[in-house]
Amino acid sequence: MSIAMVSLAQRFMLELKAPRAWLLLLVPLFLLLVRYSLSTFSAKGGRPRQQASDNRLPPSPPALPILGHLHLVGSLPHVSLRNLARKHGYDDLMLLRLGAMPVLVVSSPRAAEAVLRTHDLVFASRPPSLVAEIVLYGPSDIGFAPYGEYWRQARKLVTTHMLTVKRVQSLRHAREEEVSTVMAQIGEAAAAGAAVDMSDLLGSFINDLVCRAVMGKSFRSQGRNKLLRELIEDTSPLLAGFNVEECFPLLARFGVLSKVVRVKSERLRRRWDELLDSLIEGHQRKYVAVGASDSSEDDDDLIHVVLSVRQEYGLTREQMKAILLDVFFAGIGTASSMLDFTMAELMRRPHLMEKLQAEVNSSVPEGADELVREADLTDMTYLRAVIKESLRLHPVEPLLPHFSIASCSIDGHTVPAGLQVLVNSWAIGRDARYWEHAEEFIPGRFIGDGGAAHVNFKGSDFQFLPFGSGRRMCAGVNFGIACVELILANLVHRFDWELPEGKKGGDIDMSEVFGLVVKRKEKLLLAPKLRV
Ligand code: HEM
Repeated sequence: MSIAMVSLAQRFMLELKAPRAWLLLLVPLFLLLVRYSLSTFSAKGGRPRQQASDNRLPPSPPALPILGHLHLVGSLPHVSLRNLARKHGYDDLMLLRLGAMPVLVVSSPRAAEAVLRTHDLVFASRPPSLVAEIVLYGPSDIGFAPYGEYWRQARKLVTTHMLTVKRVQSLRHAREEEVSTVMAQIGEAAAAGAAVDMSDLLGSFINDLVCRAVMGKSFRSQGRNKLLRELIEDTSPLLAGFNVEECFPLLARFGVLSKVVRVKSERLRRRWDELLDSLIEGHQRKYVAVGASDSSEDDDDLIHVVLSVRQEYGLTREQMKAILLDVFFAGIGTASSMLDFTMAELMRRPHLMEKLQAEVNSSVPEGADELVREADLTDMTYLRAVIKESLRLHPVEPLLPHFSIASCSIDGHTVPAGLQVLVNSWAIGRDARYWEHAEEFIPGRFIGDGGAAHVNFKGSDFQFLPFGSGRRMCAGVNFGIACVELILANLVHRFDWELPEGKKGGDIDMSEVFGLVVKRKEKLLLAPKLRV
């Protein structure tokens, strides 16, 4: 889950296209100009005056008045921030100012270790977000909540009750059943000689799987799974961006542009309320009727889990809703985008696809039914290497959002309290000082004699942070990986995949779109051919 603060630049420019917005902005902008010209900047180079008196702040590139470095943040912030850091030689730490908001960008494994391990507690909070405040009830979820007692309890609830290794394993049958449904759909397309929109198919597979884990077997009734997907698609762009008022607090006082964001967020929250309240009430009725201790394995979905510990944790209805929302937001977009990148990379390199198919085929017992079961995955080391390599080149949350709650010193630089921090895990995964042929897709590096055979994504190897590290590390790694491994093994075992007529692997466009989760821009259309 990511708070993509830097997509602000784009949104800000879009909002400014409305003529009324320009008029409304004139007065506060003038005030800002006066304020910043007089107080914040020295005449030369646009460095904050604070830096002149305290030259131990991390280094900054030259900035513009008012906008600061906002104009340097492009449509793919992880890429533009990496390029900016490289250009100025600020490979470890770089201090930017987006409007009035200072942001520390962390671009190397060494600096990431200082932030996420050495000073883990200092950076364990999240930046404030108006949208999260409204849509996530406070925020009372885990991903956006500020560091403190509430977050600690909520995280404990999720890690010790909802997403434990045991519970993820207990959802194995649900995963296998959902995979079987998808395989049947693809089989029909194969029989009809039709192409499949893989991006859409993988998206709805993960959506249904997460819905089933959260709501139980009835997740398809009344089209709830579809409604949920729609709601996530409508909410993600808002949650992904920083709001103008966070970059320009002075503007917020005039209440100009933030009102639009507030109204949109409140509308979305009402839609979420309707769905989540009906889900919780339905489960509550069943819970009371059956009795808490008598619930069968089928009832053992995550809403039941939250209800069963509600009193122990003293949760309000809103807090329960926020925690459930986290599972939807954190689980759905991430895993499906990751799968889409992986299939695209494999289609670009048929020899790697063949290697993976050979491993999967040799690991599935002869005479077994056509599905790969979770028990068959144990020895699939190449499958795991493919997934890791995909996450290295395409971390779907490329900027890890943190917030300093105290000041500290890193490499002789003073990092003040109250600073937004972005750890650029995309830049780190492609750092040529740590990765041989850093820009190439080479899964073999993660196995055998490969240079990264010892590297894993548990948060202790700072050159590879697809799930983050430290206190705020992803709480759903086991869940996410279990879904991704099973579907990928089945996709390549059961089918050969072809590109639409006339297209070659090299034609697949790997361009990205930035958001709460980074996705490939183009849909992946593939024609399945039945193998077994
Ligand atoms: C392949 C799939 C996934 C990827 C790549 C991924 C990645 C991430 C990343 C990078 C973070 C931020 C870490 C940081 O700030 O240092 C995160 C946070 C989080 N993830 Fe995941 N995630 C995935 C799947 C899931 C799933 C399936 C769930 C739950 C069902 C989940 C739940 C969470 C939660 C609750 C947080 C917030 C943790 C906190 O702030 O304390 N994630 N994830």
